[in-house]
Amino acid sequence: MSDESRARFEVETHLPTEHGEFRVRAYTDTVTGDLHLAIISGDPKPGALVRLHSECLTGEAFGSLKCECGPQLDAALAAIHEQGGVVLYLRGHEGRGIGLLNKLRAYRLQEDGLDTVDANLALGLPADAREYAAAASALIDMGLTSVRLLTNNPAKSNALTAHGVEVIERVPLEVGRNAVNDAYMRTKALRMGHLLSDSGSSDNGHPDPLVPPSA
Ligand SMILES: Nc1nc2c(ncn2[C@@H]2O[C@H](COP(=O)(O)OP(=O)(O)OP(=O)(O)O)[C@@H](O)[C@H]2O)c(=O)[nH]1
Ligand SMILES: [Zn+2]
Repeated sequence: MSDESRARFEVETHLPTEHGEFRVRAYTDTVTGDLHLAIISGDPKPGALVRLHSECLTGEAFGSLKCECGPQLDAALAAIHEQGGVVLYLRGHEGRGIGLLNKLRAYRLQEDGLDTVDANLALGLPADAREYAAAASALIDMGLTSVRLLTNNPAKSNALTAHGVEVIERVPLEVGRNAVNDAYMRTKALRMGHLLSDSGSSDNGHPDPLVPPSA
C-alpha cells in the first residue's frame, strides 16, 4: 500500500483551546485503524512548523512527572498557535508504540532498576515500535511536503524523510525536565540518540552535553 493512502481524512471542525483557536482534522490510519488528530493553526504552507506528538495518557491527562510529554504538548500547541502550523497527535503511539498496558508493565520493571530501553526489551518488545507512514500521509494530504519539525528525536525526522516529507529544520523542544525524569532523560540521550543539550544533572548545575551536535 502506498503511503498516500495510509491516512484517510474523516472530518474537520473548530477547536477553541486555552492556547487559542485551532482547527482539528481527523485522519484514520487505514492499516492500524488508529484515529490521528491534526491540530491546525492558521493556513499552513510547506515549511510550516509541525509537531509529531506521540500519545501519552499518563503524561498528558494525569500530569505524570515520569516523562515530559505533557509540557511538550503544551509548548508545541503554544508555539504552533503563535507561528501557524500543525500538531499531529498520533494515537497508537502510546508507550513508544507498545501500548498503555505494556508501558505500565515497563514502568513496573523500571521500579526494579531497568531503564526505559531495557524494560521494553525485557518484555520481549522493541525499544521503539512507532512508525510514521500515516503521519507522513496526513501531512502530505494537508499540502505539507516539507516541514520544520519540533522534536529532539532525529528518528522522527528520518522517518518523515523516508516517507516523502522533507524536514528542512529540526526545532528543539526541551521542556518538562524534572528531578523525577532526570535519569529517564539521560537514557533517551545516551541510548536512543535524542538530541538534548543538557544532561539535567542537578549536581553541578553545568550543561553536560551527552550527544555531540553532529551526532
Ligand atoms: N515504553 C515506554 N514508553 C514511554 C516511556 N516513557 C514515555 N513513553 C512514551 O514515549 C512516547 C514519547 O516518546 P519519547 O521517547 O519520550 O519522545 P519522542 O516523541 O521520541 O521525541 P520528542 O519528539 O523529542 O518528544 C509517548 O508515547 C510516551 O507514552 C517508558 O518508560 N517506556
Ligand atoms: Zn509521556
